[in-house]
Amino acid sequence: MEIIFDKLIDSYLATNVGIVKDFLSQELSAHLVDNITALYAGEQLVTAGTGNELLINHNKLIRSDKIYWLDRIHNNIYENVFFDLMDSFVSHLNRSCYAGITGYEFHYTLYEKGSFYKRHLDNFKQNGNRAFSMIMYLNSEVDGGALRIYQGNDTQDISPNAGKSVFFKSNELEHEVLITHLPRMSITGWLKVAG
Ligand SMILES: O=C(O)CCC(=O)C(=O)O
Ligand SMILES: [Fe+2]
Repeated sequence: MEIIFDKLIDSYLATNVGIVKDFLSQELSAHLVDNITALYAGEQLVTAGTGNELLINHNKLIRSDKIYWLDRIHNNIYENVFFDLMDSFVSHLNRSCYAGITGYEFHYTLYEKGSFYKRHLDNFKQNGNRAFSMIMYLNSEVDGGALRIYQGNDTQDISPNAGKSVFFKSNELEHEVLITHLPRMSITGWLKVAG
């Protein structure tokens, strides 16, 4: 895995957007899709907010995805394989880049057909300790739903294919999720620094 971790970190250092294929195996991606599918069927996924929950800003004009937070307490074998992988990635990142990551949070994300997330920045005032954003895509079939990243006048569209991971600084890069024409599944999360 160290080679894949380094690929992700090197592409981040070179372009501000780390991208690597095969961060998750196709097998693990498929099991995580099964988990999301079961949670969806059991109506466990909740409408995502947009930062300031005090305003109960469930604004469907900004984002229309559904989420469920991962937790080791669920004792789900595949969720725990994912957390083990993240633990090794975080120690690798801290060792090789002195990143000072002390925690993380991840949720499953489902964008139903026709869903999107308008241009935004991940690090908002209530979440000042989100240092890096990281997304793991799970779809074996993709139609739309690209992650569009804005850097200056440039835009970059990243197709959300199973196994791929994207990694960028949470307070730097604005991005959006373009409308998806198929259900789009992922794990989305943040690596956090203390404070
Ligand atoms: O799924 C993606 O490609 C990006 C998701 C995102 O921007 C977010 O949840 O903040
Ligand atoms: Fe985001």
